[in-house]
Amino acid sequence: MTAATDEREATDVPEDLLDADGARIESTSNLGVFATLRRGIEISPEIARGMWVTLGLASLAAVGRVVVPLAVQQTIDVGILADAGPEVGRVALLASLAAGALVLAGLCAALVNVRLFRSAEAGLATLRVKAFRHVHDLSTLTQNTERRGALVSRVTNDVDTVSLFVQWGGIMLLVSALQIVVATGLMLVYSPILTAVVWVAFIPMFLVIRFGQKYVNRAYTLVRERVGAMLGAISEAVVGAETVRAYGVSERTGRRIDAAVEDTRRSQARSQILVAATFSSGVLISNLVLAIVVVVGTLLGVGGGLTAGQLVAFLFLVQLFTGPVQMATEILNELQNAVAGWRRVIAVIDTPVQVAEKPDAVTQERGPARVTLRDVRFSYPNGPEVLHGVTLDLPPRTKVAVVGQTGSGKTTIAKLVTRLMDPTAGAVELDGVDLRDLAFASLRERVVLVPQEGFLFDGTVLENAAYGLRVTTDSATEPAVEPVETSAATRAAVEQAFAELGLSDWVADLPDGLDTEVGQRGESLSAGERQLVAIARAYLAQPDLLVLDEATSAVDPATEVRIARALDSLTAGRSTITIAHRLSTAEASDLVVVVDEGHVAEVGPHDELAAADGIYARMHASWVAQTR
Ligand SMILES: Nc1ncnc2c1ncn2[C@@H]1O[C@H](COP(=O)(O)OP(=O)(O)OP(=O)(O)O)[C@@H](O)[C@H]1O
Repeated sequence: MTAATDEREATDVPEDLLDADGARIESTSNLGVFATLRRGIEISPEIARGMWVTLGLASLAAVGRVVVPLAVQQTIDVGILADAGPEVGRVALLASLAAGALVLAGLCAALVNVRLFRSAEAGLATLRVKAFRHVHDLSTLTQNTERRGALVSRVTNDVDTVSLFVQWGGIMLLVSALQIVVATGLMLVYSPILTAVVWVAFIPMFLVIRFGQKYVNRAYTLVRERVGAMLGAISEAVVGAETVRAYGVSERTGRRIDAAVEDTRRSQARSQILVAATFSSGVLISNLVLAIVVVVGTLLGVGGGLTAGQLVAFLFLVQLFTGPVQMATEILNELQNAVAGWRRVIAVIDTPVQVAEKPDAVTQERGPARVTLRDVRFSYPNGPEVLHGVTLDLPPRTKVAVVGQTGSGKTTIAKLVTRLMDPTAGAVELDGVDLRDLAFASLRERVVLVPQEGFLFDGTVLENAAYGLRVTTDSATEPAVEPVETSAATRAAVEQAFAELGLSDWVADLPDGLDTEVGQRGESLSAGERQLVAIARAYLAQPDLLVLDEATSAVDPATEVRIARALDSLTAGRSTITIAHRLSTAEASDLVVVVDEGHVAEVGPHDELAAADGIYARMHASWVAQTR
């Protein structure tokens, strides 16, 4: 695989190359709101666990709050304005009752919060884990249909948008509705006319909030975009700092960042002004409603329809009404956000795993590996066929070099042999067993792919090499990422591996030997050194079949010699398929396979093919002319 191919894979695949049959990760699921909530709870059942108890407690809290106006009314009408004069005992009793109800409501509300946080966090953790696991289970082909950054954001940011709603929004929506119903019921008992006045007066408030929130929402979307653009500009400038300096464009880059920061500030300020305006309008209207209630209520009272206690209780009830109306509209907003986030995560989790393990998959004994391709055809999703019936029989313990023009299909063959994807037609077999029938554990134990640029994790040389001593996983595409405890035995095994690969002197020259930190993605090592670590990792895995994508990056002559020596030890006595970018590799192999435009054009030992009058002979002759 060339760097160009690598680049394309690391970013994205053009839209028109993607199919609709599940090989791609959809940007969002097309479930409706209720279906999304149901599927969300199905994926993370913890969210709904104990929900009825929580709901009961939340209802108690709501009812507790409604007891206060009731007690106030009784205190005034029956206690203070009693026919026989104020009754202190009754007032005290009613006041204690109200206080008790408030304490109970407070306790219930606290309990509700704790329960909601617990179940929400448990549910969201499950959602994250399931989404991450599923991303690993998807074939690399499916993964590549989404930008890596965006995929990470799906399991982090998008899960966060769900969290606020799950933590309190959902239950609060129910409780707010309940509070509105109970308050309305009580108001109706006191005065149907005044209740109608309250409802009518609240309509403008509801409309203002809805209207305002539409703008607030838009403003927030803009803020999110601007923040994203700002972070993008900053991270690009940090990652590309060397290029920025080398080309003397610091000032231009600085101006771009300043502009992005200013845009963000402006959008944030605008959104806050809108929030304040909406909120203040809500408060203003609710105060106006209170004033209207006082006026209309007094008039009604004068007419003999309402007692003083009932009027005061009514004012309390109006306030119990305002909060939920304001909150409910906000929660509805959050619900929209949450559903959007949930849909994006669900789309990841519900993407079918194309390279899956069969329930009756077989396990193979270790041993010399024979690879057979039977009339293998392959097309990338929605793309043209790139392998047109490849048939090959690669004997065990043979060093095979696959050569061919760029884009001829060499990497595609390597991905099929390691089952990173399955053929569109035909079969790939390992010792006579179709790879699709083989258990992943067995496959990953027997076959190891060494890519051009082996990925190094942020850690020491020791830890990175020890990934080779993997714990076998049961996942299709999961690389050997389970780190093995770096115990004394591990250290000894890694030391021995480096020694057997002839690399002890190299390790000894590292600043901290095996404990040298490699930096993020191995940045503290040179490209050649990273290859050495990747070779040691593959050596520790001791596979029966090695599939090597030869590195094309130029390294210094001393490292080149080291790599060649280490590769000799790594490949000795095992079946090896190398995607050879250098013809010197083909010269040193037992068998050369020439791939030409998706066909196997020639197969044979180097000497034979070089002497014949074919593609390989021409490639070889021009290489010799250029290099010798
Ligand atoms: N992920 C992909 N999606 C769509 N088409 C692809 C993808 N990867 C490769 N192809 C196409 O498949 C064909 C074979 O590609 P492949 O990477 O196997 O070639 P290669 O011989 O390994 O080339 P190179 O030596 O440049 O790595 C090319 O036409 C390429 O454009």
